[in-house]
Amino acid sequence: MMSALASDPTRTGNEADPMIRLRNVRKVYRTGGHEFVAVSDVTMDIAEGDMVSLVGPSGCGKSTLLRILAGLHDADDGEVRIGTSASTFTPGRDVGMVFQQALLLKWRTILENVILPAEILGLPNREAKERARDLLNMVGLQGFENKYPYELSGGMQQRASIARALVHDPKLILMDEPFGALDALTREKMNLEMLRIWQRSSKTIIFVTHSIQEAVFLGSRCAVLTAGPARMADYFDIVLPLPRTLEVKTTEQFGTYTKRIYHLLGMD
Ligand SMILES: Nc1ncnc2c1ncn2[C@@H]1O[C@H](COP(=O)(O)OP(=O)(O)OP(=O)(O)O)[C@@H](O)[C@H]1O
Repeated sequence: MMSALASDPTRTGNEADPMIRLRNVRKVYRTGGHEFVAVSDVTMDIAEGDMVSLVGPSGCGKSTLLRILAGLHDADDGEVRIGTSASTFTPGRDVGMVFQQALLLKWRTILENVILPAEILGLPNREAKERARDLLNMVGLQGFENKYPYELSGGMQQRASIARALVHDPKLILMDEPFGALDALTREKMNLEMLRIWQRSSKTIIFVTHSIQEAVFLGSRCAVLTAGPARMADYFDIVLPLPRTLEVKTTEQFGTYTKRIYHLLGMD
């Protein structure tokens, strides 16, 4: 059990060539003559196929870190390397994003929404549509291809946005509080779906959450960030059986992981 809880931010399973390598990453926002340290010192390696949960209080820099990984922000200091010698990485092509709101275009059908990233990248239309249909099947939305977003529930819209994030076959999926706007029951269902999608697609996924339970239930690794000042407090493997069912939440190991995070966040 001790080894399962061991903390090693540079453990990847492929130590020589992790998919993502962050070293002492720092980000400072400068507005109106003031400086604000949003991310002070983040060091971690992420292996291909990992599902990493980023958990921490509001304002600790989780979204900033995602934006750096998406290539939307530059870090002020430190090293950010994505891709391996065998597999290069282009942010515009290789990132899929899911946000708290599904952000579907209301005048496009679900299928037309899902193929949007492929359209923007100029990928062949017929293949994109085929892939979008397969993905809609995978997220349980077969039969809803020609519906409009308003005809779907919040959970169904979020599933469509997950299909959209996968349509151009990106190497990295970044999710910013993807289930934060859903009711508790739908959120539990989406957690189970997410694990299934992750296992089926074998994608590398990094997701932000405020929920300690969600971070432990979904993550293969978990990074805990704390605020004031923003810093990475811990990064560890979550060794729980796969496929996971809701029952795992009642196990002692699950409790050990959640307690560890509560402790790091000063909540025990
Ligand atoms: N563009 C910006 N300019 C100035 N300050 C910013 C900017 N974006 C974020 N910040 C500040 O940086 C800090 C980190 O923000 P960030 O959105 O990364 O946190 P977060 O952990 O994702 O928060 P939340 O969980 O509430 O979404 C916050 O204090 C925020 O006010």
